[in-house]
Amino acid sequence: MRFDRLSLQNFKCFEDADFRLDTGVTVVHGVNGSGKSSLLEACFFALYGATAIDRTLDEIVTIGAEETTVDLWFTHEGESYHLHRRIRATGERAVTADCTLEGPNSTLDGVGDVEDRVRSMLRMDASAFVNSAFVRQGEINKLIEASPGDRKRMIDRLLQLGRLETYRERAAEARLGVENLKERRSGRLDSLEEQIAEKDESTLYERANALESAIGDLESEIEQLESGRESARETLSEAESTLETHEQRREELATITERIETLQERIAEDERRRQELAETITDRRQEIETRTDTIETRATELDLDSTDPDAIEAAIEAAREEKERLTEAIMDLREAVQGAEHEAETATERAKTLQSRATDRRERASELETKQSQLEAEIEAEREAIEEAAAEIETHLSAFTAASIEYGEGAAAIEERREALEAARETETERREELATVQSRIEEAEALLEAGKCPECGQPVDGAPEVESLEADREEQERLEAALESERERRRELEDELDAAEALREHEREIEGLISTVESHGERLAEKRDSLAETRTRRDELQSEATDLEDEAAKAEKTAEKAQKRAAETREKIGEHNQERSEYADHIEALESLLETVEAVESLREEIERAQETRESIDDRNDERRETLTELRERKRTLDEQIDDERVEQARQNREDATDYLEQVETELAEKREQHDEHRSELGAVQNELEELQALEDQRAAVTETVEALDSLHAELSELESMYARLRTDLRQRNVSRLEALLNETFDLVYRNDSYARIELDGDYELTVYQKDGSPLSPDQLSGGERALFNLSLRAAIYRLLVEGIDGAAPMPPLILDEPTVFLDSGHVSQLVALVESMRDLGVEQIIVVSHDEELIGAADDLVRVEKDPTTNRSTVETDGFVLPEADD
Ligand SMILES: Nc1ncnc2c1ncn2[C@@H]1O[C@H](COP(=O)(O)OP(=O)(O)OP(=O)(O)O)[C@@H](O)[C@H]1O
Ligand SMILES: [Zn+2]
Repeated sequence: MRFDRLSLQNFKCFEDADFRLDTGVTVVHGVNGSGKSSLLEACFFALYGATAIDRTLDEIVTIGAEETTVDLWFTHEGESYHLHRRIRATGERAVTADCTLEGPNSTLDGVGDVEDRVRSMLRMDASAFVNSAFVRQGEINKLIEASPGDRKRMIDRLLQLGRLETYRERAAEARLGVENLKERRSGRLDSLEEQIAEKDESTLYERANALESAIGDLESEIEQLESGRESARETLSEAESTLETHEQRREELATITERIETLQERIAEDERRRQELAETITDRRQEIETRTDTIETRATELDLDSTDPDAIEAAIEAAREEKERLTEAIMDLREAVQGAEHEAETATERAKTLQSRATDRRERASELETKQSQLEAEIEAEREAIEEAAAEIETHLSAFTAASIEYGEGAAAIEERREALEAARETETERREELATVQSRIEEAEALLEAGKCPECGQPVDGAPEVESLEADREEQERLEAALESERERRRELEDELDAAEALREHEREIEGLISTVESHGERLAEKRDSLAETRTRRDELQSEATDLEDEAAKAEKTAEKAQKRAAETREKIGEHNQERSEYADHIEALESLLETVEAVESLREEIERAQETRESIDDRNDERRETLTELRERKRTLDEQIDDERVEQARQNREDATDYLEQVETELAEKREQHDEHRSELGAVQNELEELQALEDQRAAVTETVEALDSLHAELSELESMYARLRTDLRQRNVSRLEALLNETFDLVYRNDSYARIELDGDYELTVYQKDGSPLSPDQLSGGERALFNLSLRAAIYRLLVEGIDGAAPMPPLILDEPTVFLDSGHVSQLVALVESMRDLGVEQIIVVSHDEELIGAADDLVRVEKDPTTNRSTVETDGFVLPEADD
């Protein structure tokens, strides 16, 4: 058997992978976590399903994907097969949507059928495959490290020996089951015997017979009662129908009698009515005569040619028209009166309004006159104030007439005189200082003279010059004193003049104030004059307006008077018309009353006619009634004859008897029936018991037979059980010898030149390694690498034994090793390579190894490279026909 091709969609880390596998050694390589083991799992999953690889369906679906498909094509015994599985993961849990196995002859569908077929083709179930052909990662030492007991179980199972034990156990179980069953059946047999003895067969038959005859008697009694009841029912119904007919005839007779009476009454009544009508006719005729006289008298009064109703109506119509015409005329006139009255009212109103407006104007004009005289007085006052101010101005101006200063020059004169006064005062001071200087010089000279010294040089005087200078100074002193006096005079004059100028200036100011007073009075005067003129004009206007309004008011009053007069005239006319109209109304009334009388006569005539007609119809009706009466009397006589009281009495008696009988028979029947039912159910119970007895007897026969069969089965099973036990011991012994030989063969191949001599495998699969010197060694005393190789050897041996052990063509499943080199150094890897080679030589068609060991890669026929994209975390597969050394890894 070999795998040809594997195709994956969304299987674990593979999004999409599809590659071929060939015979020979294929090494799958790639970095850790790239998905190598997953590829092997995929093959295995395709064959045996998820539980075989200890996974759930959810775990194998790529995270986030909705569907996974796995397709494995393989060749087995020269035929091609295609295994297809599809997993859907859209629901809560992933489920297998498709599982098919396409073979050369047929296609299987469904997980159960497909997996059964795979098991029978490979002659291995999933665990057998895992323990021999498929060495899972990390499980390389599983077999060797197991306890002898576990190992025994594993290998036994592999070699199908476990099955023999299972069979033996089953046989033993079956034997025990049979023993159990036999015991229970025997117990049952005893209880059946007891039950049969309990039921007394002969009594049961007696009771059944007695009941059956009693039931027969009751049934015939019931039958008799029922026929008696039937004839009673007939008698009853006959009697009832006789009585019914009798009753009907009685009713008819009563109805007819009543009708005859009614008819007689009606005829009498109508006769009375006919008589009354004849009297009415006579009365009406008399009345007509009286009224006809009245009509003729009235017609003459009203001056009518004819008393025909149409003629009277025509006269009424003509009078009404005339009256209508007058009514309309009155209405028109009333309107005219209203119009005139309205006009008068309006005109009066208008006259009043106009008059009041005129009065208003006049009042306002007189107010203005008062205002006018007030203004005139004010104007006078202003003028007087102006004249007063002018007189004052004149007085102040007279101060200037004598003075040297003109009006208006006061201020300038004051300035000029102040300057002159200043100058005069300065000159006076100068003169006074000059005088003082001269006077002191004189005093000095006089002193010197007195001392005899020259006043000029201070030398003692003996000449004249000194006297001469003193003389001159004395003259000078006199002149200066005179000059000072005139200066003083002049200053005083100037001071007086300044005072005069200031006084004039005061007058000027007064005058200026007065002028402004005059000006303001002048303005006010002008204003008042304007206002006066305005007032005058306005007063004149108002007066003329008043006059106009008064004229108009007078005109309106005249209009009102005229309208009132018109209204009075019209009212008079209305009075005349009313008079005329009431005359017409009286005339109409008289005519109408006449018409009424004429019409009354007419209706009286009609009444007479109707009364005559009614009399005739009453005659007819009574004739008919009399006929009916005769018929009814005839029918009454017949009925009287038909009624037979004796027969009726007989029928009543019969009815009573039958009813009594029926009541009694029902009770009796019910009793009998109850009795009958009781007997029947009792009989049923007895019959049931008889049936049960029969069933018990049948059962006793059957159980006796089963107990006998169980005895013989028990013997057979005991034999079978011991046979399976014998068989297993024999087979195991044979297998152990063969396995030991194969193991030594393989081990030799691997450890040919080493220190180990051989391996011993005893009946309990206890393994012992013998060294060259003959000393024994337990396998767990070996190194890790040795142990791995040793284990691989054991696997290879088991694989070979398995293949041999299966008769006919060996299926030789691919040998699959996942990371077998983990515990091996390079030297031991060569031995592994040798082991692999030898397996191939032995005829293993396909060997798939997951490894990154270079030596193994070098020994491969084909390489499968697995790579994982680190960004998407998705793996891809590449195959290569050539064997190339790995660059690095
Ligand atoms: N359902 C899944 N969907 C996506 N990725 C998954 C799923 N299940 C497992 N994986 C990933 O698949 C990867 C492959 O694991 P696998 O054991 O096949 O790698 P390996 O190549 O055998 O590695 P090693 O050399 O370490 O044995 C893991 O990295 C894991 O994260
Ligand atoms: Zn791995």
